[in-house]
Amino acid sequence: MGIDGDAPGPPHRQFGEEGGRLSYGGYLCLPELLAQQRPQSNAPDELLFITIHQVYELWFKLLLHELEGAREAMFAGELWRARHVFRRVHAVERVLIEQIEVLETMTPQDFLEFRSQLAPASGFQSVQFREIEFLSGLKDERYLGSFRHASDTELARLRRRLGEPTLWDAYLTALARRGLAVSDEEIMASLLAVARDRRSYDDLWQLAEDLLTHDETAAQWRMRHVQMVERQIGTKSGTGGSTGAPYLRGRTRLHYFPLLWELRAWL
Ligand code: HEM
Ligand SMILES: N[C@@H](CC(=O)c1ccccc1NC=O)C(=O)O
Repeated sequence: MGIDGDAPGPPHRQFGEEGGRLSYGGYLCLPELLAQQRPQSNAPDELLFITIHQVYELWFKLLLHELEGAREAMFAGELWRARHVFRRVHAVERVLIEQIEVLETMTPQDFLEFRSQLAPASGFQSVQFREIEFLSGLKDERYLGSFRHASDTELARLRRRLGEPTLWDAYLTALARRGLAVSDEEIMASLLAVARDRRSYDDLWQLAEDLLTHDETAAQWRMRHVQMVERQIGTKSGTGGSTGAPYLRGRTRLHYFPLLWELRAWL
């Protein structure tokens, strides 16, 4: 009898006999993955700190992949495919926000047990985080300066992102494909036309809403991050050399797609 005993229903097809090469841990490279947590101290909470950041970077990797897919779909005029991808992007982004709560179970006293070991490292140096910003339209070359310690390949990736089209460029292409004008002078009129004629442009409207949700969720993460920072280090400056919370508060006002926010005032 199989492990599922006498479960009702049709007999199960037995897997596991075919290729015989893959195992769970082998497929997922678990020996390698689980060997990558190397605390710098004996502080009990450092494993949590490392794990959270590694999980973030894995999700960032997936987000970059999905956002590239959404951009490609918009360029190809396949709006349904871009919208499908954005549903996944939003779901992952909500997980990124929720995850902060797990790190907030750490007390500031426990964080201080290993915080001094971390400097000058900080989230400033997350290449993938900055790639997501660049791809989303927030291109700020000044950040290349914070990657002095990055490898040549990482720097090349960031430079490539600075030169690449953004999600907004792709959306403008989707508008143009439908005969809408996208020059700086005419773009607001086109966005208004989309908003006011849902019968003709509902797919473009919904896609703009998806972009806006991506923007809004990123802003929510920045807000949650700075709340966590204030809870952990108060008014102390950051290990990365910034003023800490004041610097991060300033970044909560940023928008990936300012015109979509401005549109609201014209409706
Ligand atoms: C105890 C928890 C945390 C504290 C106290 C903290 C603190 C800070 C501070 C002070 C900065 C400003 C740069 C500096 O001068 O150091 C910063 C930036 C940043 N942190 Fe954190 N952080 C925490 C957790 C996280 C987590 C879990 C992530 C997830 C990846 C993260 C990602 C980032 C990113 C991406 C930046 C750059 C933000 C920007 O430039 O807009 N941080 N963090
Ligand atoms: N910047 C934080 C330290 C920190 O959170 C951190 C340190 C190393 C690698 C990633 C980090 N996460 C976010 O900044 C601090 O000033 O306490």
